[in-house]
Amino acid sequence: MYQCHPPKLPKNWPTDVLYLNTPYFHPSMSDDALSFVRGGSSKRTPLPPSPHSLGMIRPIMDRSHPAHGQHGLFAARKISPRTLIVEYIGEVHSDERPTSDYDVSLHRFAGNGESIGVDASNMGNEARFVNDYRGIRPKPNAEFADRRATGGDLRMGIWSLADGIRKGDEIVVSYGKDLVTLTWRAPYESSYSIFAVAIH
Ligand SMILES: C[S@@+](CC[C@H](N)C(=O)[O-])C[C@H]1O[C@@H](n2cnc3c(N)ncnc32)[C@H](O)[C@@H]1O
Repeated sequence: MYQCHPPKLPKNWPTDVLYLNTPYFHPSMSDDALSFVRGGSSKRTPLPPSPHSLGMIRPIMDRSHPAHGQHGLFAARKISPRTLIVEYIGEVHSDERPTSDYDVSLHRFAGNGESIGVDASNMGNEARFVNDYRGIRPKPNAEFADRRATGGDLRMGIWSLADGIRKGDEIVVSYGKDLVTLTWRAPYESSYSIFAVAIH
């Protein structure tokens, strides 16, 4: 089963979103795409769980915050530079998700153009609460970067930047493009961008 609930859900986890600690592979993925992401296997069996998140979900009460009324991810402790904060876990898929605000691009094949994303709109983990830095902090303190995890699969992670992050600070990344339109698709050469972001 993919629905791997931890013994206790993270504080402030929404009731209408399934918590996952390992990726769910959506049927839209071709066997070739699945094999690429899984590092040689096209099985749909569960992979090792994601490491514990160094961020905690908090509601944003500050009225001057651009995501006031929503949630953000905040450092649960001091985070050293270049440290994995949380893996971006969700539905790994190849179909279009034009209305999702939680869809991160993982890989695009040059040959057939198949594009793999990780969508955390209906299921995911703490990473889905990371906001874009604009209007919040002068610059990002974290970034998206992918790597092969212990099970050999390709996973997107959120990593601290060179300055590290103080305990209690909001963890913010760059979504990678001007956030002026409701939805947009990131350039394919940038595989680390959230590509369907709504800023209201
Ligand atoms: C991946 S979610 C981030 C978590 C979201 N705040 C929540 O509580 O579910 C992306 C959404 O967060 C909001 N958001 C993220 N960064 C923002 C920013 N800098 N300014 C305004 N809204 C932002 C937008 O509504 C965006 O569509």
